[in-house]
Amino acid sequence: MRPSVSLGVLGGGAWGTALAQAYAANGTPVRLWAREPEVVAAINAERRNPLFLPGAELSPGIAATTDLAELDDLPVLLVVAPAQHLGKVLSGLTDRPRDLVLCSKGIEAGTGRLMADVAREALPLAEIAVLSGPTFAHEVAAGLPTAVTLACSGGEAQWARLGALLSRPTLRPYYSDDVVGAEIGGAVKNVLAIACGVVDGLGLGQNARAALIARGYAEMTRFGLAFGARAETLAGLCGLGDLVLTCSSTSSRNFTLGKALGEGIGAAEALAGKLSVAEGAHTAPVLAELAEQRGIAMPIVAAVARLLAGEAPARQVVAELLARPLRAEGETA
Ligand SMILES: NC(=O)C1=CN([C@@H]2O[C@H](COP(=O)(O)OP(=O)(O)OC[C@H]3O[C@@H](n4cnc5c(N)ncnc54)[C@H](O)[C@@H]3O)[C@@H](O)[C@H]2O)C=CC1
Ligand SMILES: O=C(CO)COP(=O)(O)O
Repeated sequence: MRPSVSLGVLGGGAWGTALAQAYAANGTPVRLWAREPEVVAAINAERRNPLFLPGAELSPGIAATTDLAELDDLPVLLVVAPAQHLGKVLSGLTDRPRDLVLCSKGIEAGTGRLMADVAREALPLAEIAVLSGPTFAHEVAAGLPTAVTLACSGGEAQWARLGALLSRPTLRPYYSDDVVGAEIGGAVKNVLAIACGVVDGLGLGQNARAALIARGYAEMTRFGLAFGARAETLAGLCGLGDLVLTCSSTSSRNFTLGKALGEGIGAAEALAGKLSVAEGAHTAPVLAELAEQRGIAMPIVAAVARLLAGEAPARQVVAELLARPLRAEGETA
């Protein structure tokens, strides 16, 4: 039998709503904090989230609130705020021992911190886990089969608390203790998805996209290894798995942003008025900077950052990438 203690979900965007639905639909009461009163009202009264997850019918087991204090006593919180706002949201909670499961994908601009470091500073008593993988929100909300990495900083003892709690017949976590690897996989793939969208927008073909996925994965691996990730983590669901998903579909907001850039729309225009977050746009500049500081070759990431900054049009950025000196495929620096 599943425990009747509620799960808390911080964030009423597409992913927070989908996770809430996955757990509530399978018998766990969920308390969901959303920032927007209209999202809370629509979830509680109509069982929908038309702003962020249109089309999904939500379980009555989700109780939404705008009051973060209503989640403060829960032992397990899924944190699904956009990466740039995660620290601020967590600072509204009391610091106490609990499991914080980070589901956001990104690097904090300005500090270069991964989400686990942001969370540890905000709530030092919490034990951190990272849930990440190839997970389009609308598919999870619809109960389609999905597998994720659940990386536990507390190792197997934390996995023993969370593994079964966060598993459902169609939502299958795989254990890891490589929190850094899980975070880097998710953060870097968003930037690479923008690059793949650019290639699509420019009409450069499927060969080019496959090349970008493979060479992008080499960049993810170089960066990850330099920051303490394990190669096997990056080859798993939260790295390569998510990279392949996000680089292949206009269901991805990052891919769609890149496609617009490839079609000649400027970054400011492509992002203007968007309620939904394309995390790669925020991660690209800080990731490119971190890579440069550490001397890690990430030409695709650097190209995306240049494009987003309006420093060069898409065609020129691609031409520059193709004109780079020839090198060995397995080069590690
Ligand atoms: N949508 C998806 O399929 C998936 C998303 N993610 C990750 O989940 C995180 C959240 O993304 P989504 O739920 O898709 O968001 P979304 O794009 O559907 O909605 C935007 C979210 O940002 C929040 N927001 C905007 N300004 C804010 C502020 N100042 N403070 C706090 N929150 C603010 C909104 O309340 C809303 O929840 C991201 O890091 C994303 O990469 C991860 C896996 C799948
Ligand atoms: O992270 C995701 C799928 O795993 C969602 O990707 P986008 O944020 O690009 O839509």
